[in-house]
Amino acid sequence: MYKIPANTLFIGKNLVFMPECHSTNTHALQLCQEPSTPEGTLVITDNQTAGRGQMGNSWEAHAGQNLTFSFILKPAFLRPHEQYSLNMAISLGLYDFLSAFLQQPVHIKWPNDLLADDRKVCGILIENSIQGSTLAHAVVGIGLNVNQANFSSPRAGSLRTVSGQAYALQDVLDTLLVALEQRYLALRQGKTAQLKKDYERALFGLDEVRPFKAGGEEFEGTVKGIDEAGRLLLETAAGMRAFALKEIEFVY
Ligand SMILES: O=C(O)CCCC[C@@H]1SC[C@@H]2NC(=O)N[C@@H]21
Repeated sequence: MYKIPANTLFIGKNLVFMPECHSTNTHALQLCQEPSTPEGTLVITDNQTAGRGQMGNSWEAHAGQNLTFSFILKPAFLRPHEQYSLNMAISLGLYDFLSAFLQQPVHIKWPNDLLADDRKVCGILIENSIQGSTLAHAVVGIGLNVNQANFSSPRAGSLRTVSGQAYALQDVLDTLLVALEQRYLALRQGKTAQLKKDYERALFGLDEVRPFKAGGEEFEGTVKGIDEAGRLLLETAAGMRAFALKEIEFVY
């Protein structure tokens, strides 16, 4: 059970709690079909049985130990080609929250994996619906590992594995939603250039030579930022190259 967050303006003010749910993203997408569903509606569960991740992957979270939720935005001020800027704002909200909460370095592994102690502690799945030339709805799905202690992958972790502490999920949710809302409001106010600057500064591998894989080929590159379409910019032996999602893999 969760309470409506006290310190947000609109995110979570309409809260739908389900003890168990297939996927909070799928449920939120259904709610988007109802014109009366307010912006900020938040769907949260203790036990997600068919969580969906990026690129058709699944998302597993131990029941009752982590935060698993989705909220609905109506970013009609964005054009379809600006979708990447919503990803920047949401990733930065999580980055701000994690940096302040954990008091240690956090990175965004392009496009939106949140790493603390070089382990992925949070995944984001944003699903947009386009109407005409604008984004009518965006469902922002977040899986934040909070108190889970064991992971099958050494690259995955939680707030607990990073800090050694356990947390009240409601407190984490309340603080996180405020950080997310602040960055979303900045986007709504048109502060995209500042968001891009902050996002690029937070990127994992920024200005470091690292191995990557693209089209079956492994090569070294240096993360330099993103381009105007949100593609990853890598400085390579062949010059500056831009990669879209699915075209590039970090090898680490
Ligand atoms: O692959 C990723 O990193 C993204 C994972 C996103 C998981 C969250 S959990 C809440 C929401 N509901 C889903 O089915 N997926 C997202």
